[in-house]
Amino acid sequence: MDPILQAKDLNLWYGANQALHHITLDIPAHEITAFIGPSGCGKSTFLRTLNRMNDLITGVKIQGEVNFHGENIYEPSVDPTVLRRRIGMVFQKANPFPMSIYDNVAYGPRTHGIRGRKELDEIVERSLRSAAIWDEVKDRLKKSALGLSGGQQQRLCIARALAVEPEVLLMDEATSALDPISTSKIEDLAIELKSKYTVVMVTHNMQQAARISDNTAFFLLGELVEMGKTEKLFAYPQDKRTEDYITGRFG
Ligand SMILES: Nc1ncnc2c1ncn2[C@@H]1O[C@H](COP(=O)(O)OP(=O)(O)OP(=O)(O)O)[C@@H](O)[C@H]1O
Repeated sequence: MDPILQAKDLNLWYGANQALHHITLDIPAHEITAFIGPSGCGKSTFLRTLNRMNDLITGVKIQGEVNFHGENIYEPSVDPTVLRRRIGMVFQKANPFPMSIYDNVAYGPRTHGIRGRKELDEIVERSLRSAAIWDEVKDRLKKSALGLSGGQQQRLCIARALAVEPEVLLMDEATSALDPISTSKIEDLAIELKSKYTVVMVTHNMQQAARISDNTAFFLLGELVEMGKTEKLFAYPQDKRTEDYITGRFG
């Protein structure tokens, strides 16, 4: 299958500091790809290049290409708002808007012009079901999202991302602030979502990458050291630095 996203010789600078060096990798569609590596190695920075979230940071310079369905997302003709609708993102800290559960999920569709009550009701229910939180919130849709637990808030944020029907979901350490039960719910959810979406996740947790991802990429000092099928990368790392990292010898 053709990759849905392809980075080609991607370099990124924050001011004078180069944070990404010559990253070339393919993200297969309908699979989970995990980025691992020690703190500060550029995982989140690279994840953000995939839907141009770094555009929002001043002083960032990017060279190279990221192709989405074969087209470079850094071409001037690409509207980053439209791109981010197709490539959604969930952050480390759940960030529900200070409004009702319903309005959180309806927010994106409303900004895209959907106003009909029935249509919005359907989108809200479908998104909350897809994010495996419908049963927990269906009787309190009009209540504030801020009253939910951390794990519920994170699933609500996933529902909000899914409401605009993206093709790719980027997850930046989406479970690192959660307890083991909420983490396991989101891991199960990521596995379910890959039938419809492509999931790319940054994780500090190697066990998590090994448990749920199909592909793993190991980053070090802003470089991609190695990427491969997760089982293979963990069992037979090709690079000594990958082996040292996954066996806990550094990092
Ligand atoms: N907004 C920013 N401005 C300047 N430098 C930044 C910015 N964000 C990240 N960096 C730098 O870029 C490098 C890569 O950071 P990044 O957050 O991408 O790494 P990471 O692997 O995701 O780390 P962590 O696992 O700790 O989140 C680091 O040296 C970091 O200090």
